[in-house]
Amino acid sequence: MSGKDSPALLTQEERVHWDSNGYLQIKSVLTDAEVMELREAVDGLSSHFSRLPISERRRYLGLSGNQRDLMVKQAISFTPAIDRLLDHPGVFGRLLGLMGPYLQVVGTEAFVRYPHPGALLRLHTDGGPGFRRFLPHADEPVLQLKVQFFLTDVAGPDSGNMVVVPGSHRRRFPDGGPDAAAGPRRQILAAAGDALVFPWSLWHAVAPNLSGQIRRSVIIRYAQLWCRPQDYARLDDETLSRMSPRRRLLLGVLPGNDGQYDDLYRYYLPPSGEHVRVMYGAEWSDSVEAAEYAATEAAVRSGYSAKTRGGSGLR
Ligand SMILES: O=C(O)CCC(=O)C(=O)O
Ligand SMILES: [Fe+2]
Repeated sequence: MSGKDSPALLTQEERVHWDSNGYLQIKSVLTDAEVMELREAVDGLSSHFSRLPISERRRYLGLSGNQRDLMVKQAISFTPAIDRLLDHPGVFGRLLGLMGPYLQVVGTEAFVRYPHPGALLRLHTDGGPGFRRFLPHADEPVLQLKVQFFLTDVAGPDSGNMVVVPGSHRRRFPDGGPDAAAGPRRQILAAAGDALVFPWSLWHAVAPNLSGQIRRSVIIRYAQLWCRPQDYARLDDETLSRMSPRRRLLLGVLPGNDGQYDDLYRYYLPPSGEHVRVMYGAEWSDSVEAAEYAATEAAVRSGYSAKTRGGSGLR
Protein backbone atom coordinates (compact mmCIF):
# COMPACT_ATOMS: atom_id res chain seq x y z
CA MET A 1 0.00 0.00 0.00
CA SER A 2 1.42 3.39 -0.92
CA GLY A 3 1.95 6.07 1.70
CA LYS A 4 -0.82 8.07 0.09
CA ASP A 5 -3.42 5.36 0.81
CA SER A 6 -2.27 4.73 4.38
CA PRO A 7 -4.44 5.91 7.24
CA ALA A 8 -2.98 9.08 8.76
CA LEU A 9 -2.43 8.86 12.49
CA LEU A 10 -2.29 12.62 12.73
CA THR A 11 -3.09 15.10 9.97
CA GLN A 12 -0.47 17.67 9.02
CA GLU A 13 -2.75 20.39 10.38
CA GLU A 14 -3.09 18.60 13.72
CA ARG A 15 0.66 18.16 14.00
CA VAL A 16 1.28 21.85 13.30
CA HIS A 17 -1.33 22.81 15.92
CA TRP A 18 0.22 20.43 18.47
CA ASP A 19 3.73 21.72 17.80
CA SER A 20 2.84 25.40 17.99
CA ASN A 21 0.08 25.44 20.63
CA GLY A 22 0.99 22.38 22.71
CA TYR A 23 -2.42 20.75 22.68
CA LEU A 24 -5.02 19.23 20.40
CA GLN A 25 -8.76 19.49 20.75
CA ILE A 26 -10.66 16.73 18.97
CA LYS A 27 -14.34 17.44 18.53
CA SER A 28 -17.21 14.98 18.96
CA VAL A 29 -15.12 11.95 19.88
CA LEU A 30 -17.85 10.43 22.03
CA THR A 31 -21.43 9.74 20.95
CA ASP A 32 -24.28 11.08 23.08
CA ALA A 33 -24.85 7.55 24.39
CA GLU A 34 -21.18 7.25 25.43
CA VAL A 35 -21.31 10.64 27.15
CA MET A 36 -24.47 9.64 29.01
CA GLU A 37 -23.03 6.31 30.19
CA LEU A 38 -19.80 7.93 31.35
CA ARG A 39 -21.58 10.74 33.11
CA GLU A 40 -23.69 8.24 35.04
CA ALA A 41 -20.54 6.30 35.91
CA VAL A 42 -18.79 9.44 37.20
CA ASP A 43 -21.84 10.40 39.24
CA GLY A 44 -21.88 6.87 40.66
CA LEU A 45 -18.23 7.26 41.69
CA SER A 46 -18.99 10.61 43.23
CA SER A 47 -21.76 9.26 45.45
CA HIS A 48 -19.72 6.15 46.31
CA PHE A 49 -16.80 8.25 47.53
CA SER A 50 -18.92 10.78 49.36
CA ARG A 51 -20.28 7.92 51.50
CA LEU A 52 -16.85 6.51 52.40
CA PRO A 53 -15.04 7.59 55.56
CA ILE A 54 -12.11 9.95 54.89
CA SER A 55 -9.52 7.30 55.76
CA GLU A 56 -10.81 4.95 53.03
CA ARG A 57 -11.22 7.73 50.49
CA ARG A 58 -7.61 8.76 50.71
CA ARG A 59 -6.17 5.87 48.72
CA TYR A 60 -8.14 6.83 45.61
CA LEU A 61 -8.54 10.57 45.87
CA GLY A 62 -6.00 12.67 44.01
CA LEU A 63 -5.25 16.38 43.98
CA SER A 64 -8.11 18.34 42.47
CA GLY A 65 -6.58 21.72 43.37
CA ASN A 66 -9.13 22.59 46.09
CA GLN A 67 -11.13 21.11 48.96
CA ARG A 68 -14.47 20.80 47.17
CA ASP A 69 -13.85 19.03 43.88
CA LEU A 70 -13.40 15.32 43.43
CA MET A 71 -10.61 13.59 41.55
CA VAL A 72 -10.81 9.79 41.69
CA LYS A 73 -7.63 7.94 40.77
CA GLN A 74 -7.63 4.47 39.23
CA ALA A 75 -11.24 5.07 38.26
CA ILE A 76 -11.11 2.10 35.88
CA SER A 77 -11.19 -0.27 38.86
CA PHE A 78 -14.58 1.14 39.81
CA THR A 79 -16.38 1.26 36.47
CA PRO A 80 -16.11 -0.55 33.14
CA ALA A 81 -17.58 2.53 31.40
CA ILE A 82 -14.04 3.90 31.17
CA ASP A 83 -12.60 0.84 29.36
CA ARG A 84 -13.41 2.08 25.88
CA LEU A 85 -11.59 5.36 26.46
CA LEU A 86 -8.20 3.60 26.73
CA ASP A 87 -7.98 3.06 22.97
CA HIS A 88 -10.94 5.03 21.73
CA PRO A 89 -10.95 5.00 17.91
CA GLY A 90 -11.54 8.77 17.77
CA VAL A 91 -8.33 9.48 19.68
CA PHE A 92 -5.98 6.50 19.81
CA GLY A 93 -4.62 6.88 16.25
CA ARG A 94 -3.48 10.39 17.19
CA LEU A 95 -1.80 9.03 20.32
CA LEU A 96 0.09 6.46 18.25
CA GLY A 97 1.15 9.32 16.00
CA LEU A 98 2.34 11.44 18.93
CA MET A 99 3.87 8.73 21.15
CA GLY A 100 4.66 5.74 18.93
CA PRO A 101 3.57 2.20 19.84
CA TYR A 102 5.47 1.74 23.11
CA LEU A 103 2.93 3.51 25.25
CA GLN A 104 0.98 2.55 28.33
CA VAL A 105 -1.88 3.89 30.41
CA VAL A 106 -0.46 5.18 33.69
CA GLY A 107 -3.64 6.57 35.19
CA THR A 108 -7.41 6.88 34.81
CA GLU A 109 -9.06 9.76 36.62
CA ALA A 110 -12.62 10.98 37.09
CA PHE A 111 -13.24 14.67 37.84
CA VAL A 112 -16.25 16.36 39.38
CA ARG A 113 -15.87 20.15 39.59
CA TYR A 114 -18.51 22.13 41.43
CA PRO A 115 -19.63 25.72 40.84
CA HIS A 116 -17.28 28.15 42.61
CA PRO A 117 -16.33 31.79 41.94
CA GLY A 118 -12.54 31.43 42.33
CA ALA A 119 -10.00 29.63 40.10
CA LEU A 120 -10.35 25.87 40.73
CA LEU A 121 -6.70 25.00 40.12
CA ARG A 122 -3.61 27.20 39.75
CA LEU A 123 -1.40 27.34 36.69
CA HIS A 124 1.06 24.42 36.76
CA THR A 125 2.76 21.73 34.74
CA ASP A 126 2.18 18.05 35.58
CA GLY A 127 4.65 15.84 37.38
CA GLY A 128 6.15 18.34 39.82
CA PRO A 129 9.72 19.54 40.07
CA GLY A 130 11.38 16.49 38.53
CA PHE A 131 9.42 16.47 35.32
CA ARG A 132 9.38 20.28 35.01
CA ARG A 133 12.90 20.33 33.62
CA PHE A 134 12.08 18.02 30.74
CA LEU A 135 10.66 19.76 27.70
CA PRO A 136 9.28 18.04 24.61
CA HIS A 137 11.14 18.11 21.33
CA ALA A 138 9.06 18.67 18.20
CA ASP A 139 10.41 15.66 16.32
CA GLU A 140 10.47 13.08 19.11
CA PRO A 141 7.79 10.85 20.62
CA VAL A 142 5.96 12.48 23.52
CA LEU A 143 7.03 11.21 26.95
CA GLN A 144 3.71 11.67 28.70
CA LEU A 145 0.34 13.15 27.84
CA LYS A 146 -3.22 13.25 29.07
CA VAL A 147 -6.49 13.01 27.23
CA GLN A 148 -9.33 14.83 28.91
CA PHE A 149 -12.77 13.61 27.77
CA PHE A 150 -15.40 16.25 28.54
CA LEU A 151 -18.71 14.89 29.76
CA THR A 152 -20.36 18.27 30.30
CA ASP A 153 -20.54 21.25 27.93
CA VAL A 154 -18.03 23.94 28.80
CA ALA A 155 -19.23 26.09 25.92
CA GLY A 156 -18.59 29.47 27.50
CA PRO A 157 -15.71 30.75 29.65
CA ASP A 158 -15.66 30.48 33.45
CA SER A 159 -17.52 27.16 33.48
CA GLY A 160 -14.69 25.23 35.12
CA ASN A 161 -12.84 25.15 31.77
CA MET A 162 -9.31 24.01 31.36
CA VAL A 163 -7.09 27.06 30.88
CA VAL A 164 -3.92 26.75 28.82
CA VAL A 165 -1.02 29.02 27.88
CA PRO A 166 -0.71 28.22 24.17
CA GLY A 167 2.87 27.48 23.12
CA SER A 168 4.13 27.15 26.72
CA HIS A 169 4.85 23.41 26.41
CA ARG A 170 8.44 24.03 25.36
CA ARG A 171 9.14 26.77 27.93
CA ARG A 172 10.50 26.06 31.39
CA PHE A 173 7.82 26.71 34.05
CA PRO A 174 9.31 29.22 36.55
CA ASP A 175 9.99 27.76 40.00
CA GLY A 176 8.38 30.76 41.68
CA GLY A 177 5.24 30.41 39.57
CA PRO A 178 4.47 32.32 36.41
CA ASP A 179 4.29 36.12 36.44
CA ALA A 180 2.25 38.45 34.27
CA ALA A 181 4.61 37.67 31.39
CA ALA A 182 3.37 34.06 31.29
CA GLY A 183 1.62 34.91 28.02
CA PRO A 184 -2.04 35.00 27.16
CA ARG A 185 -4.17 32.31 28.76
CA ARG A 186 -6.86 30.58 26.75
CA GLN A 187 -9.94 28.93 28.23
CA ILE A 188 -10.76 25.78 26.29
CA LEU A 189 -14.36 25.88 25.10
CA ALA A 190 -15.64 22.37 24.58
CA ALA A 191 -18.80 20.36 24.12
CA ALA A 192 -19.58 17.17 25.98
CA GLY A 193 -17.94 14.43 23.90
CA ASP A 194 -14.88 16.49 22.87
CA ALA A 195 -11.38 15.43 23.91
CA LEU A 196 -8.35 17.55 24.77
CA VAL A 197 -4.88 16.04 24.38
CA PHE A 198 -2.01 17.81 26.20
CA PRO A 199 1.52 16.97 27.35
CA TRP A 200 2.83 17.28 30.94
CA SER A 201 4.77 20.43 30.11
CA LEU A 202 1.87 22.60 28.92
CA TRP A 203 1.17 25.34 31.49
CA HIS A 204 -2.45 24.79 32.50
CA ALA A 205 -5.03 25.64 35.16
CA VAL A 206 -8.77 25.36 35.78
CA ALA A 207 -11.02 28.44 35.51
CA PRO A 208 -13.71 29.40 38.03
CA ASN A 209 -17.04 27.73 37.53
CA LEU A 210 -19.76 30.37 37.42
CA SER A 211 -22.01 28.26 35.17
CA GLY A 212 -24.17 26.87 37.94
CA GLN A 213 -23.49 23.39 36.46
CA ILE A 214 -21.19 20.65 37.77
CA ARG A 215 -18.32 19.98 35.32
CA ARG A 216 -17.57 16.29 34.82
CA SER A 217 -14.72 14.74 32.87
CA VAL A 218 -12.45 11.72 32.66
CA ILE A 219 -8.71 11.92 32.06
CA ILE A 220 -6.60 9.04 30.75
CA ARG A 221 -2.87 9.48 31.33
CA TYR A 222 -0.42 7.85 28.90
CA ALA A 223 3.34 7.50 29.16
CA GLN A 224 6.15 5.67 27.44
CA LEU A 225 6.27 2.02 28.43
CA TRP A 226 9.45 2.39 30.45
CA CYS A 227 7.88 4.92 32.87
CA ARG A 228 6.19 3.74 36.06
CA PRO A 229 2.38 3.92 36.30
CA GLN A 230 0.99 6.74 38.42
CA ASP A 231 -2.08 5.33 40.05
CA TYR A 232 -1.56 1.58 40.19
CA ALA A 233 1.35 -0.75 40.66
CA ARG A 234 -0.73 -3.66 39.45
CA LEU A 235 -4.39 -3.52 38.51
CA ASP A 236 -6.74 -6.01 40.12
CA ASP A 237 -7.51 -9.25 38.24
CA GLU A 238 -11.20 -8.46 37.95
CA THR A 239 -10.47 -5.26 36.02
CA LEU A 240 -7.81 -6.89 33.84
CA SER A 241 -9.96 -9.91 33.00
CA ARG A 242 -12.49 -7.85 31.05
CA MET A 243 -9.86 -6.17 28.81
CA SER A 244 -9.05 -6.78 25.12
CA PRO A 245 -5.46 -7.77 24.21
CA ARG A 246 -4.57 -4.14 23.36
CA ARG A 247 -6.05 -2.79 26.57
CA ARG A 248 -4.23 -5.42 28.61
CA LEU A 249 -0.99 -4.36 26.96
CA LEU A 250 -1.81 -0.71 27.71
CA LEU A 251 -2.38 -1.65 31.34
CA GLY A 252 1.00 -3.32 31.61
CA VAL A 253 0.22 -7.01 31.11
CA LEU A 254 2.93 -7.76 28.60
CA PRO A 255 3.27 -11.04 26.70
CA GLY A 256 5.35 -13.45 28.70
CA ASN A 257 4.57 -11.91 32.05
CA ASP A 258 0.82 -12.36 31.70
CA GLY A 259 -0.61 -11.10 34.94
CA GLN A 260 2.61 -11.81 36.80
CA TYR A 261 4.42 -8.48 36.52
CA ASP A 262 7.56 -10.29 37.54
CA ASP A 263 9.81 -9.48 34.61
CA LEU A 264 10.12 -5.71 34.87
CA TYR A 265 12.79 -5.72 32.21
CA ARG A 266 10.03 -6.18 29.62
CA TYR A 267 8.81 -2.63 30.18
CA TYR A 268 12.26 -1.44 29.21
CA LEU A 269 12.69 -3.85 26.32
CA PRO A 270 9.29 -5.06 25.08
CA PRO A 271 9.11 -8.56 23.55
CA SER A 272 9.75 -8.28 19.85
CA GLY A 273 6.98 -7.92 17.32
CA GLU A 274 3.97 -8.33 19.56
CA HIS A 275 3.76 -4.80 20.86
CA VAL A 276 3.80 -3.06 17.49
CA ARG A 277 1.32 -5.52 15.98
CA VAL A 278 -1.24 -5.26 18.79
CA MET A 279 -0.99 -1.50 19.24
CA TYR A 280 -1.56 -0.58 15.58
CA GLY A 281 -4.15 -3.37 15.31
CA ALA A 282 -6.43 -3.74 12.30
CA GLU A 283 -7.23 -0.02 12.43
CA TRP A 284 -3.78 1.48 11.92
CA SER A 285 -1.61 -1.43 10.74
CA ASP A 286 -1.41 0.08 7.24
CA SER A 287 0.03 3.36 8.49
CA VAL A 288 3.51 4.47 7.46
CA GLU A 289 4.49 4.55 11.15
CA ALA A 290 3.48 0.92 11.77
CA ALA A 291 5.75 -0.17 8.92
CA GLU A 292 8.59 2.01 10.21
CA TYR A 293 8.41 0.66 13.74
CA ALA A 294 8.16 -2.93 12.48
CA ALA A 295 11.30 -2.32 10.40
CA THR A 296 13.14 -0.83 13.39
CA GLU A 297 12.20 -3.84 15.51
CA ALA A 298 13.43 -6.23 12.83
CA ALA A 299 16.73 -4.30 12.60
CA VAL A 300 17.14 -4.35 16.39
CA ARG A 301 16.41 -8.11 16.47
CA SER A 302 18.96 -8.90 13.81
CA GLY A 303 21.47 -6.65 15.60
CA TYR A 304 20.89 -8.63 18.78
CA SER A 305 21.25 -12.00 17.17
CA ALA A 306 24.51 -10.86 15.50
CA LYS A 307 25.78 -9.68 18.89
CA THR A 308 24.69 -12.89 20.59
CA ARG A 309 26.51 -14.95 17.98
CA GLY A 310 29.57 -12.78 18.52
CA GLY A 311 29.38 -13.55 22.23
CA SER A 312 28.91 -9.99 23.50
CA GLY A 313 26.13 -9.02 25.91
CA LEU A 314 22.88 -7.46 24.80
CA ARG A 315 22.66 -4.65 27.27
O1 LIG B 1 -9.63 19.47 35.77
C1 LIG B 1 -8.97 19.80 34.80
O2 LIG B 1 -9.49 20.34 33.81
C2 LIG B 1 -7.48 19.55 34.70
C3 LIG B 1 -6.84 19.12 35.94
C4 LIG B 1 -5.36 19.02 35.73
O3 LIG B 1 -4.62 19.93 35.86
C5 LIG B 1 -4.77 17.78 35.29
O4 LIG B 1 -5.45 16.76 35.29
O5 LIG B 1 -3.59 17.76 34.92
FE1 LIG C 1 -2.51 19.26 35.59
